[in-house]
Amino acid sequence: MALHGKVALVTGGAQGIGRAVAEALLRNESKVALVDLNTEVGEDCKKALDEEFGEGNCIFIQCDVADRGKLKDAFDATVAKFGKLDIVINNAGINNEKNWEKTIEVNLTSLIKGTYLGLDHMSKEYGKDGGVIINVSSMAAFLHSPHQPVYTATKHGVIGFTRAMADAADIGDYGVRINVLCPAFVDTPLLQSIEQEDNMGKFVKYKNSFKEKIDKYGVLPPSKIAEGMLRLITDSSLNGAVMKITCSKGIHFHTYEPLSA
Ligand SMILES: NC(=O)C1=CN([C@@H]2O[C@H](COP(=O)(O)OP(=O)(O)OC[C@H]3O[C@@H](n4cnc5c(N)ncnc54)[C@H](O)[C@@H]3O)[C@@H](O)[C@H]2O)C=CC1
Ligand SMILES: CCCCCC(=O)/C=C/C=C\C=C\C=C\[C@@H](O)[C@@H](O)CCCC(=O)O
Repeated sequence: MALHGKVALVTGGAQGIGRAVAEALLRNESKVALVDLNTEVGEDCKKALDEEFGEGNCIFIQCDVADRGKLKDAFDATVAKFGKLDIVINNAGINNEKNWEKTIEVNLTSLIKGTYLGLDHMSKEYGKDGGVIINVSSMAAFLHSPHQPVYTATKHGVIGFTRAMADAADIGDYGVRINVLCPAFVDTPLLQSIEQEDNMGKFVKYKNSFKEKIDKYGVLPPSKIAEGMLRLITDSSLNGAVMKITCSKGIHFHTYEPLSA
């Protein structure tokens, strides 16, 4: 898929990984809707992107992805503004072991809803022109963490859901590719949350061992995740792919052994 003139919706697009992806898409002449909870950060981000890439290429839509109605409205507003939808990046995520129900809602339930809304607007099933959906998981889905049991569970769920949906898209001839991206630690505001009891709950007492883990595996720049994301979007051979990005191995893919009968 060539990126010029394509329309992308990025949840959690106002900072961190989402913002880096939005920048990379704009640099390649796509139009981008930043869908984010945080109004102040979202408006600042849009202003900076307008200055860099010119006005009219990017919109900010304030939205809690956990609010089903508002998420649907955000998709509709993107199509109303840019005329179509080609790319959906379900990226918004939180790290909250204290309010773990919210973590499931944002990291998994809303990502499922975002995938279904993306299909409503892009699938050939509904007479649309096709597209690509990328769901953001984490290396936490491969190296389970004692510091983040529920976060880890959601990221496992994202991979299972995405792989199953990718098969459904293939069998159903949706014309939509669905892939998953699993970053290791990335230098974003989310990483600061491991110090906070409000986020980690009772697991905050293990923060030093969590920090040792981060020191051991290293921290990636958001631009590296954007590089992997663009590959997942543009390589039309990829459907159901599970991309991992780590400091030690860079951008690479997880492979699954076929099950024996
Ligand atoms: N930073 C890291 O080390 C890693 C992050 N990830 C995943 O990458 C994704 C992005 O994370 P980061 O950029 O690091 O986080 P971040 O906290 O820097 O940015 C997340 C963005 O999502 C927005 N957001 C949070 N809850 C929302 C909601 N309910 N509705 C709409 N927007 C919401 C925030 O306002 C923020 O702008 C998440 O899914 C995270 O789990 C995966 C692996 C490592
Ligand atoms: C507070 C939020 C922090 C969230 C961090 C996150 O989502 C999880 C990251 C978890 C682990 C990263 C591990 C990286 C390991 C690699 O460097 C490597 O050793 C493993 C390589 C595995 C492979 O072959 O792909």
